[in-house]
Amino acid sequence: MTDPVETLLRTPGASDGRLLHLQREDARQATYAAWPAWVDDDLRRRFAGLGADTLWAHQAEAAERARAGRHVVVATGTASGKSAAYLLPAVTALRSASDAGQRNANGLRRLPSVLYLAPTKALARDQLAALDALVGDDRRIRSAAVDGDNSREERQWARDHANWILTNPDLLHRTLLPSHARWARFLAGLQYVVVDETHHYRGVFGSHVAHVLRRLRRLAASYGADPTFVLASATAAEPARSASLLTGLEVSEVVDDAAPRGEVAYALWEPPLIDARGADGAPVRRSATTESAGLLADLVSAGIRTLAFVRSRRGAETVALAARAMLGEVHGDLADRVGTYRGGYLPEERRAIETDLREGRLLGLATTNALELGIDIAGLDAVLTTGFPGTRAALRQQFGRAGRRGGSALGVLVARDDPLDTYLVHHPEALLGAPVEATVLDPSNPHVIAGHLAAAAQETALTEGDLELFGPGARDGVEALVAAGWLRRRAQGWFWVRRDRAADLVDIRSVGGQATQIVDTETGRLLGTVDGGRADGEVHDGAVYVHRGESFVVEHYDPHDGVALVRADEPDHTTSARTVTDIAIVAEHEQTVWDRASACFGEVDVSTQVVSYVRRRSGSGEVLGEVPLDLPVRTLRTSAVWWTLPGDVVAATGLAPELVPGAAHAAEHAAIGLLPLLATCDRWDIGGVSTAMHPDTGMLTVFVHDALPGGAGFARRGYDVVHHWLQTTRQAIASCTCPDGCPSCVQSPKCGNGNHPLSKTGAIVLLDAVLAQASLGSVDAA
Ligand SMILES: Nc1ncnc2c1ncn2[C@@H]1O[C@H](COP(=O)(O)OP(=O)(O)OP(=O)(O)O)[C@@H](O)[C@H]1O
Repeated sequence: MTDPVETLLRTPGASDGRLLHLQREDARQATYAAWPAWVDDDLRRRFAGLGADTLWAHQAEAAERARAGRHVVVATGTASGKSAAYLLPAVTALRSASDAGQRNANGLRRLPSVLYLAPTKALARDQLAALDALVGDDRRIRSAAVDGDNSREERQWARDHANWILTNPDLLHRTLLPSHARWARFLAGLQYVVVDETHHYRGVFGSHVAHVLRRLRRLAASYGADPTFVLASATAAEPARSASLLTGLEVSEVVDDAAPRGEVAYALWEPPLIDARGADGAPVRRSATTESAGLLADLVSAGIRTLAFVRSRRGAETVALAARAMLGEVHGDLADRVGTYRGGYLPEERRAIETDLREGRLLGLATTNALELGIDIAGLDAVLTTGFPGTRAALRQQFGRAGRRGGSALGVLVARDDPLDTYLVHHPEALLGAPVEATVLDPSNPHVIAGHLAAAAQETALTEGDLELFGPGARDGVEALVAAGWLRRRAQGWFWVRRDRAADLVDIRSVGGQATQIVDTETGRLLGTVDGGRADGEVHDGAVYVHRGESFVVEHYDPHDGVALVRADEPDHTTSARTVTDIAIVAEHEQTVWDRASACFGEVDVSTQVVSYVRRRSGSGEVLGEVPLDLPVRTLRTSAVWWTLPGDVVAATGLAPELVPGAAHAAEHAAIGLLPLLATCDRWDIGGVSTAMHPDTGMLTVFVHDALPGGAGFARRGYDVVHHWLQTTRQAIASCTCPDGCPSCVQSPKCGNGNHPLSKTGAIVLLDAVLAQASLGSVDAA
């Protein structure tokens, strides 16, 4: 095999301007640590049998902390052996527990137990297989995956006998916690709670999971257990902070990755311009999938084991097919050594792919992001990422699959023809130089907390002491539930007084609205659901809908019944919906007056209507046409923060009137982009509307609103720090070196108007005008 970097440098693209940046990182030696004294010889031999003869320092450190009862999060690179951090102490605890376990205050025999949580069912099942491989037929470990696929007998066995349960937060929320009395034996012994892949618990979903974990802790405590939490996260900023927010506990972090890594180089690659023309005659680049296929063929023909990440299943198949065709022309025998991987494989199929890659029978694999969870592939020679995967942390994780001992490895980002990707490959410092993002969540969000307080009260009466556990916002939440007549206070605490199941009131994965069901017309199979608020834009008639990497076309969408009938298809185009949005102020709750400008917080009705969709040719992005749609107007009543500027103040800035709408729109986008820094939300949890003259205020107004019905606390946070927020927004726009606006400053990836109109310089002028008023004004909300 030749060196992957040398091979890349010999491709024509390396010298014709496609290779924009190449950055090398030195090899890293492993740092080993002694096995903890409490790990017995048999367990050590079992680890060695799976390839781990010696422990890496971060594994030993995290395992020691967990063993000592300290909550710990391990946030190290892909395949750095994070699972040893919990396997060592948890297996040891179960094996050394004697059958004469102590009894707790409730008279229940306390034999230790372990709860393992993964974000998906498939991953929990994989970890069950990994645990079985480690402990073999040792009957002291009685493990069970508990999920929606269990038979009645399996579930019964798990309740009666299992001491290691692998499940997901959804099942905990809906089943295990509400029927905790049946799981009393298991909960009473809870010694370790393992939360794997914690970087998935972010935004509103993360906030829900945070309360599910608090409910778990409360019930475990009621049975006399005080488990140690061991969390595993992909590399992320401030992992201890996120883990503490997630669990409500003080969590220590282990972040120094001691696993060995070979030398690795990162390349940023931009496909070349081609002869075709896009919308309005704009130049078009070769598609990222075609480019990745070419690179995959080049690398495989040099014997380099390469993984190509592609966003859709169809894209992955295109890359593999094209690479095979290219290889077939020159090295017929290599063509068969390129395969595809997608979600939905059986565990045995996944293991076979892992082995084929490891042993070199397979040299190239094109995959969707489905590979991110549940497949153990590392130590490859090269990774190609086709299109920026959304966060630097996700890119780092994909690149982390490349890295061999004793040789160099390569990670290449191939840009798609869109503004965000283009910006990033031209600004390596923004991508490779910047730290990875933190996993943001906000458990104090009052709209998330209420449903979990209700569920908790039904599980067992809520007490004053519990309010501290649920954290800021809990008291207000309980009071609101009492006022609504759902909870009643008695001597022992607050009780749930309704007849229905409180847990059913909360869908931890939904962002609100009745979910639309997506049904495959050919098989009648329910493929999944889309949140009500997003269905019009994603599954309208004619929409190309990608579900777990598979493409479908929507044949019929019924917005009233919430059903979309789809057919598996692989059209040569993509679709994107166009939306018209309007906003009306329902009530203004608070106002900060800054001389002639003002900032307000209140309730709004956001009306949106999906009016058409645009078809674009896959790859080239060429616009094929716009199709009108007849869909209802949707109204979301929610919280918003807004600021206003009177027309004469705007005119005095000298900004040309035709630029004002674009200036307000650009300021809105930038403000939305910056709020997650201040409000621990996700960009997708909020939305915005801006107008040069709003009928309710009579002035230029920029609104930023929560994307959840009833609000989610983000706009409120924005209002509380509005002055600081606007200053930061202004700085972010002004310090961006792009000439006319880019995704780093004023372009938004989720704009319903395709980022039209936008004026970057205008946005700075408007923000300066507001901030000037604020410096004149007497009251400052910041
Ligand atoms: N100390 C060690 N020495 C050698 N190999 C090890 C060691 N620890 C773990 N491994 C191997 O590394 C691989 C990855 O381990 P593991 O799945 O625990 O990593 P991870 O960090 O949880 O991975 P992911 O990033 O995919 O979540 C496994 O094949 C495992 O056997």
